[in-house]
Amino acid sequence: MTAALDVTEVLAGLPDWRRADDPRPAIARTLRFADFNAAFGFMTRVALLADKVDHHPEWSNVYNRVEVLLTTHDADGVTERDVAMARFIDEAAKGLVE
Ligand SMILES: C[C@H](O)[C@H](O)[C@H]1CNC2=NC(N)=NC(=O)C2=N1
Repeated sequence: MTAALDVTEVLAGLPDWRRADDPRPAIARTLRFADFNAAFGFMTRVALLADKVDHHPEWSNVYNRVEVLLTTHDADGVTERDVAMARFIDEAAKGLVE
């Protein structure tokens, strides 16, 4: 099992992320795309990676907006698996978010 990291330290390396409004240690990002097509295309790319690495975001979508929360249930905290997913999300969203 991967060890839980200090959320403040994690966030120092992820400028687009914030502490999630959640009782669990978790990080969050809101992404706004041009339209639903761009948002859902992004979600599809992230979903394929999530399934491959067996690490899944908790997220919701309303039209062009995607709310993402990352945490590692097994570790009851934020781990390197969340950091890796956050980096992938940042890359996948680059140039697509307002
Ligand atoms: C059994 C399976 O490996 C686990 O439930 C995986 C699936 N996806 C997961 N996703 C996330 N975000 N955290 C987990 O701890 C996790 N665990």
